[in-house]
Order: sequence, then C-alpha cells, then structure tokens
Amino acid sequence: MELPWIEIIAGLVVVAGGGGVVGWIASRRRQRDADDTGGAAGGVGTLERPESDGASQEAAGRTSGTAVIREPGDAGAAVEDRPVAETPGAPAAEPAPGEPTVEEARTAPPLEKPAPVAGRLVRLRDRLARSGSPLGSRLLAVLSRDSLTENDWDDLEEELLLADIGMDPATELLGALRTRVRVLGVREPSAVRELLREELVALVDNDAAGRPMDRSLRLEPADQEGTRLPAVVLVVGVNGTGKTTTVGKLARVLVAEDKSVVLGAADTFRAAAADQLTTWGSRVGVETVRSDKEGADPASVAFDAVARGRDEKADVVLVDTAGRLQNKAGLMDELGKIVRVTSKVAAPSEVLLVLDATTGQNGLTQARVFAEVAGVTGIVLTKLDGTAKGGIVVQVQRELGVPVKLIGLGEGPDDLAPFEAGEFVDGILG
Ligand SMILES: Nc1nc2c(ncn2[C@@H]2O[C@H](COP(=O)(O)OP(=O)(O)OP(=O)(O)O)[C@@H](O)[C@H]2O)c(=O)[nH]1
Repeated sequence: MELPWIEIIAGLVVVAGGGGVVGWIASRRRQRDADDTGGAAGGVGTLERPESDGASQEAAGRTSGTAVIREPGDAGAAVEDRPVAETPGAPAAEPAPGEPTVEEARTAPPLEKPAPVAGRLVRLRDRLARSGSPLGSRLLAVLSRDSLTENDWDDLEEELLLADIGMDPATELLGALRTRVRVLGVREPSAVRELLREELVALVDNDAAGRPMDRSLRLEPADQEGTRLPAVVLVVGVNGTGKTTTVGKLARVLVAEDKSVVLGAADTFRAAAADQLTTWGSRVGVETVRSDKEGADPASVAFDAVARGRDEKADVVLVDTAGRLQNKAGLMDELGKIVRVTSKVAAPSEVLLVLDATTGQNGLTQARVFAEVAGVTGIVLTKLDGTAKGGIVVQVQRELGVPVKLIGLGEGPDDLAPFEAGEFVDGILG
C-alpha cells in the first residue's frame, strides 16, 4: 500500500514526539477502526481488551495483548486479572531494537501461501524411509530367504520391535503373515512384500477391534442460540515435542483450506513460545492472542483467544499450551482450568496430543498421563522424518485408543501431513 508523503511526515512527527513507529501505526489503525465503526468504541461481550497493535502486525499478521477478563455473563467479578499489555490512549512504547521501521513495514514480505493439503503425505513420504536402511528393506531381506526358519521369524520380530511397533502388534502381524505365506505358498519377494504391506496397513489403520479409525479433525463450528462459535483445538504435550511448531503448521493447513484462524499462545511458561507462535501466524496473516507477561495464567490467555475467535467469527481457534509435566495433579489443574474456562465461550472440539516419535517408550508413558488428564481426541506424531521408529504409530494408537491424525515430517512450514495409513506404510517400507 502506498503511503501519501503527508502521512509519512505526520508519522515522523509522532515518532519525534515520543510515540514511536508502533504508536503511529497504532493510531492510524485506531483511526481507521473508528472510521469503520462510525466512531463507536468499547469492548465486545465480556472481554475488556484493547486492540493491541504492533508494526509487524500492520506488516503481516496481527497480535492481540490480553487484559482483564470477566466470566461471560458475570457483571463484575474478575476471573483473572492480568497486567494490561496495551492500553488505549497510553503513550506507545518506543520501537524496540529490531522492531521494523516505517520503511520496513511498507516493504514487509507478502503473506505466504501454504502448500495444498491434499497429497502432502505423498510429497513427504520418502522422509519416512530416509534414515539408514528402511524397515521394509530389513524385513524383506529376511522374508526373501529360501525357507524361513524359526530364527528368521525371530529376526523379523526383532526388526518390528526395533521400529517401536510394540510386542502385541508385532506378534499379531507375524502370526497373520506366517499363516498367509504358508497357506498361499508365496515365495516371490514382491508377493511377500505385498502381503507384508497389507498386514501393516491393517495394523496401522484399524483399532484393536479391527475397525478403521476416524482421523478427521473435528472442526465444525458450533451454534449457540444463533451465535456461531469457532471450533476450538487445544494442543497439549510435553515440552520440546513440537507443540508450538505443530500449531503453526496446522494454522497453515487450515489457511490452505480457506479457514479463518485465531491462535492462542497459552504456553506462557516459555516466553519465546508466544513470539514463536506470533511469527508462525504472521507469515500467513493469522492473528495471535497472547499475554506479554511471562508466567501469565494460561487459562486466561486461552479464554481471550477463544473469545477473540468468536468475536471475529473465526472458523477455528488453535490454543498452544505449556508442556511441563510437573506432576499429574499440577497438569490436571492447568489443563482442566483451560478446558473449563474456554468452555464458557466454546468447548474444545479437539484435544490434540503432540508426541515426539523419537522418544519411544518414554513418550508413551507421558502420553498416558495426558490422555487421562486432557481427554485427548487425536495424536500428532512429530519428528517422524529421519527416524526408523515409524512403528510407534501402531503402539500409540493401541495404547491410547486414539487415532494419529497428523504427522510431522520435518522442520519446514508445510511439513505436517494428515495421516493416511497406506501412504504411511509405503513410506516406512521404503
Ligand atoms: N525434524 C523435525 N523437527 C521438528 C518437527 N516438529 C517440530 N520439530 C522441532 O522440534 C523443536 C521443538 O519444537 P517446539 O514447537 O518449540 O516444541 P514445543 O513442544 O512447543 O516446546 P515447548 O514450547 O518448550 O513446550 C523445534 O526445533 C522444531 O523445529 C518435525 O516434525 N520434524
């Protein structure tokens, strides 16, 4: 957008007067908002939060600070009182070092266009087989021996266990394969491979009772007495598993599907997490609701984000949470409160548990605690690129009775794919 010179000069006057670039842009936005609404001012619903603007926001996505939040329908009592990040009319801060100048704001990079969602797993499939020798080639090396001895079947079991498939599923798979190889008299390696593929797909795709698992994300907007409410997705898991990255990537998936999204940075434990999330959002023009205070109440930020999503008529609100596994009671308190408080606006329709595929049995122990505490509805398995442990998909689904819905296959922005059993098995078979 071209800025008239008169506005630039006016802006520089504000800068010289102590308002800073941020203040100048904020006042331009407030002016524009006032024009749009015929000068009407004030908060919406029960949320009293000033519009929070930054230069980067004008340049790309937007960031909302959080303020005092009141229970919906409650005339006075404050549920959470937190420091006000930005206050209308207050002198705007000097631009912080590294903050964009007017010129940088003008020449900000255009919004990114996320890669289409369809066919992502096909595009990323070879990453599953990248590390060393893929599971498939090791299995086939055994399966194509002349006559399979007991030792060979033990070798096969060992390979499956090394791939983290779990004892029971491995025994099940080998039992079925052994029977079919014998009954069909199959010897050709390509035919044995096809049987192995079929057995693996059945194992990955079905629940313990043999029914295909529903992997769709529940993102239907709710309707409450005529008010359209956004679908709320809580993203939970231990720190370092890739939660924030997953929220960022998932926002891109949804943007690619033409959905409007609001992000909630409820991981207030790690200060950089909110910045990280804001950056993810701004790249695709998605707003992030956050608190500028480290250690702020996560439930409060989550509430603000969901209320923002409702007010903005967003399709989906994605809430990133902190992953401290202090103890079960602490976790239960924190996640329980987030669910309770956000449900005052809209209850979460998905609780996605992010698990790091490389952590094996450890990750499973953590997963059980989260599943118990947070009512997990889907798994996101990250870091499946470059690990030979793809079998963890089977084990996790079996243990938790919850489907893997998405998988992370790299650090790139579009390296998150909806899970598809057939493509996945082709990937791990290499
Ligand atoms: N190779 C690879 N790296 C990933 C993947 N997903 C996330 N990561 C990396 O994992 C690291 C941790 O990711 P974060 O998103 O910060 O993890 P987090 O769970 O939010 O961590 P906390 O904020 O500390 O709770 C980052 O370096 C990510 O780039 C993936 O699918 N593959």
